[in-house]
This record gives sequence, structure tokens and C-alpha cells, in this order.
Amino acid sequence: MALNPVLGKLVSKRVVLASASPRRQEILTNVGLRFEVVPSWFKETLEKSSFAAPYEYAVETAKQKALEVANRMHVKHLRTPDIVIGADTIVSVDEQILEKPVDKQDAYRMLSRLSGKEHSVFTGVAIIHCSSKGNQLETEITDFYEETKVKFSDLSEELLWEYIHSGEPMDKAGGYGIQALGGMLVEYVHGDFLNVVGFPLNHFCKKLAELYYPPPKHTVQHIKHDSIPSVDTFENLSDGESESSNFTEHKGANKLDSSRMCPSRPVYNCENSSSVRTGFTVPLENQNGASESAAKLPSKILDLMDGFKASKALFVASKLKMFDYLKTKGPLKAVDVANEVGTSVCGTERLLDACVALGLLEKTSQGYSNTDSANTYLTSDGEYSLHGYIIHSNDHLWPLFTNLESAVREGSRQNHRAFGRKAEDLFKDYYHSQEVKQRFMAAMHSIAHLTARDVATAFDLSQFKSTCDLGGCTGALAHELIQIYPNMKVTVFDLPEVIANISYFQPSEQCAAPVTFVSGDFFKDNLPEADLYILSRVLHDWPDEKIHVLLSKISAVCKPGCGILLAEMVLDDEKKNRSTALLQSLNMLVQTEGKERSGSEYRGLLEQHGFANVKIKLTGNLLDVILCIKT
Ligand SMILES: Cc1cn([C@@H]2O[C@H](COP(=O)(O)OP(=O)(O)OP(=O)(O)O)[C@@H](O)[C@H]2O)c(=O)[nH]c1=O
Repeated sequence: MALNPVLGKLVSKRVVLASASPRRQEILTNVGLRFEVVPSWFKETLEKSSFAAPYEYAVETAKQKALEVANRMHVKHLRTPDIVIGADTIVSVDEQILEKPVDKQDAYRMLSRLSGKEHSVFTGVAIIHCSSKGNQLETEITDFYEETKVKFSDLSEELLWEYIHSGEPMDKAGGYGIQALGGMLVEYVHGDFLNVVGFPLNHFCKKLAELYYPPPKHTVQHIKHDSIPSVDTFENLSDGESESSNFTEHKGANKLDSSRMCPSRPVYNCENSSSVRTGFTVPLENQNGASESAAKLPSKILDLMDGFKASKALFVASKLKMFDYLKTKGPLKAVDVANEVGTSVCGTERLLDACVALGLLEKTSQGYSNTDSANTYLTSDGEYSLHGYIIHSNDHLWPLFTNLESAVREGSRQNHRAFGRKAEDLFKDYYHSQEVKQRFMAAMHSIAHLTARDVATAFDLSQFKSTCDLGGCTGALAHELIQIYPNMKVTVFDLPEVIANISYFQPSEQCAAPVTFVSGDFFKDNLPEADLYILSRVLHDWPDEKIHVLLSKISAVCKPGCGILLAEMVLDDEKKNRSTALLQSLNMLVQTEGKERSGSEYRGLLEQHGFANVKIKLTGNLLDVILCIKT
């Protein structure tokens, strides 16, 4: 579609929206942007009087929200996003800034101030491009604001209180929602409506256009005085992935105008935007004939069509242990890698080049070497090695996924087609041979280790003196729990075939207290006593009927005040936004009778078994966390 090539530039990037506002999520989802939501923990407590103008406050708050998420993801989740978007909406009337009301009385104060008057709604937006250099997070910040003027009619006391009692004002700046009941209070709107709702989409697209399609060299002078390029419909923009239009450093390009290079706080001049870019220069060439003709390329679809080739290239390079060789011996030429691995030189060279283009390897005149993330995640001994999961994906999930069409037609698992064996039970299937069992355990261990810290710290669990991780496999989460809660007694309960094979996965360093491993089948055997039962990636394996059996067993042994902690990929209630989780649900279709579920679905299952106070935390990592307490 001609309107969105500028958003197409973000298709291959890991985009994070640092906002809990459902309106922002909806505005960006509606235009096809794919992003992950990681709400910011930044407290909106900047000193308002230190800002010369209200919009400065909104821009700075938006920037701090986004920076907090970028830093947290980089440091805590070890996942550096490509782009983090933060926003902050405020209402300004009589030089005063109104944010979200704290209670009904506060909402009343705000709305009566707005009654019969014109006010301004400012949304500050920060777009942060992130990269990781030698484990340091580098950021390039672009920020701007948008102002919309809104006039309210005279509001009677009765109308005011009726509106307040509707509950709508409470999570909205200025205490109203123009998109819903609050629209009835509005006499006129001058400016961008979506800016009032929470996100200035038009200005955002213009800003992206400015970043990704800077003007040709001869117009740079002009841009100094007019920050918004004349691309209102974005129709002249290329959707192609030409080097010159990427957000990357280009030698010899023009430095940004110094008035837009901001110190710690942005400098506000005549235009309502600014940029801070460390080591970033604007590319020169672009919008030549080639890129314009590429404007019609549906890059999102093309990327999806290529997805399986990229996955397989990663799987094969991992299976051949190329990342392991390059870690210990790199840089190596293709011929040396081929000799080490025992593969053809021509095939190896093509695979290595593809891995370079996919950002997994680096290539210099000395040869190929691992990127930092290849060392951390792709080598079999990397700190957060995903090697086990990659091999499982190649050997087990790939054959199952080739039968996805049958799975969709029949609505059931495809193990018989993929492996020529009718499996009666998911785990009997995995544990029928030592090789498959170890591969599966290594896969589960990789994911558990990568997510353990975020799962263990999503909630304060110090009130629970003892914990039992049901289906806790190698104990990766259990060990993390003991690190964080040294006084906690932690038991892992899993099938005897699993417990017999855990020794390989135990950490070499001594834990504060040992994890106890108990073997048994949680559907059949008595459960160990505990204050908190953990089910990490367990419920998604099973249909509702089996989940009810398990939850009623836990409920029967759980005393009031004790709890259940679930770690799962939680789908959004509408099941349309979280593509990783939705694809994982297809993954469950091809191999289990289970599925991924939404927060409300998990809440419903838990509440039926006497668990209340259900809290859901989206961690930004692969697993989200749900905590509930037995009443
Ligand atoms: C005026 C107006 C505001 N809003 C909402 O008000 C919140 C502002 O608060 P914020 O601090 O900018 O955002 P948040 O909701 O706290 O989310 P976060 O980005 O995580 O800080 C945002 O939600 C907006 O949509 C509406 O939905 N409609 C309107 O007419």
C-alpha cells in the first residue's frame, strides 16, 4: 500500500513500544506496525516547574520512558531492541499541566477547569535507535511533540459527575477520552485527533520518513529550516532495502545541524522536533530511480516468504557447529571452516555469507568471525546458549511444521506424519529414545535459563517459604529462584526419565542451598508440599480438560495464602498482536493437544479452582508471568 512504505522500513527491526496505553498500541497496530509492548517503569515525576514550556515536559518524559525500557531490555533481558518508541500525553490549560487524575475528586477538578474553554493536548514522542557495542548500549534519540487544540462545551455539574462515574477519566490525561464518551464534551478540535487520543501518527510517520529517507544532498540546506519533509502521503517513498535508505552510518555524509544536536535535554528551537545521535550521520544518496521502482515491493511479505530460508540457514550453521569453531578459532576463511566441519567449500561459503547478511557473523579480509550475540546465544557453551533449542527446532519442530497444512485441516497434532509414529502422549513421544530425550531437555533448558531471571523477579516471591516447580525439568528456574531468594526451599518435580538425566545441566558453582529433585507424574502422583507451585510452560501443553485435572489437584493441596505462578507466553485478549506467541500456538497445534492462551483465559482457568488476585506481568522476555493466590 502506497501509504505505509515508511513503516515497512521497520519490518525487519525489533520495535518496542514502551507504553502501557492501549490506545497507542491500537493506533500503531491499526497501521500494520509490528512491535512488542514493554511498558515503561519510569515514574512520571519530573519537576514540571523546571521546564520552560509544557511540551518540553512531555518530550522529556517520553524520552525517559523509552530510555528506561531500552536500558532494561539491554541489561536485564540481554536483548537489545532496534527501536524503542516512548510517548507522553499531557493536557495544558492556563499554563498548568494536567496528567491522569489520581481519583474522582481530581478528575472533577480537571474537568471543571476545562469546562467551556480551549486547552492544548501535547504528546511528546521519543524514537530511540539502539545498538550494542562491546556490550554497551548505544542510543540515537529523535524526539518531537505535537499540539492539538480542543475546546470543551460548558459542562453542567450533573454531566460532569455522570462522566466521572463512568470510570472513563481515570487512565487518561486531563481526565477525558475524546475517542469515547469524552467526545460528547468537545465543541471543536484543531489539529491531529490521534494526537489527543495518545499518539501523533502523522508526525511520527513524517519523522520516520525524515530519518529513513533523508533528502538528497542539494536540499539539505533547506531542511535546516523546515524539519518536516514534504512527504505528506509518503507515496514517493521507497519500500526497498537499499543500503542508502537504512538507518546506518554513512561516511562523508552531512553532520546534523548543530542546533538539533542536543545536550542532555533537547534544545527547542522554532521547530517541534530534535535529534540526538551519537556517531550517526545522515545518508546522502537515496530516492534514485532504483529505489523508487522498489516502492511497490511488499517487503513485509517478501521477508515472510524468506523466513524459512533464514531459519534453516541458522539451524544448519548451528548443527554443523560453525559458531563453535568460529568462537575458538575465528576469524577463519570459508575453506578452513569447511575443513573443520567436513563440508564443501562452495556450500560453506554461501552459508557463511548468508549468516553475515543475517547479522549472525562478521566478515573481514581475515575471514569470518562470530558477532557478540553469536558468541552469547549460538555457541553450544555460550552464556545464554540457545543451541539446544535450535537443534530441537531443526530436528523436531521443522518436520512437524512441514505438516502444518494437515494440522490446520485436521485440527490435530502431526507427529505420526512427521515421524511415522502415532504418539499417545506428548512426553512418551519425547522420551522414547535417549537421544530425543536429551535433545528435548537441552531445548527446554536453553529457554528456561534465558528466561529464569525475568520469571523469578516478575513478582516479589519472598512471602513463599517453599516452592515446587512442577515439570521443572533440569532445574534452571529453580536454581535462579535460590539465587534470588536464598532462604527459599525449592523442589523440582518431574518424570523419572527426566530426573535421571539432569546431572549434565547442573551449575558448576555451589548454590546457596541445593535444589531438591523429586520424580513423579503430576497427573497421577502426590505432589510435594509447597507454598507456591510453579507451572512454567506446562499448561500450554494441555487441553482445558487436563488443565482442570492438574489445577484441581494443586488446589486440593494448596492452603489459603499459597499460590500458583505460571510462566507462559501470554496472548493479548484479542489474539492479534503478539506474533511470537501466536506462532507458538501453531507450534502447539502441530505437536500437542495444547495451545497458548490469553491473560483472561488463564485467569478464568485459575479462578475456577479457587485462585484469586490474579496478576499478570508481561516481562518483555519470551515468557510472561501470572501469579495468583488461593483464597
Ligand atoms: C486526552 C486523552 C488522553 N488519553 C490517554 O491518556 C493517557 C495519557 O497518559 P500517558 O502517561 O501519556 O500514558 P499512559 O497511559 O500512562 O501509558 P505509558 O505510555 O505506559 O506511560 C494515554 O494512555 C492516552 O491514550 C486518551 O485515551 N484519550 C484522550 O482524549
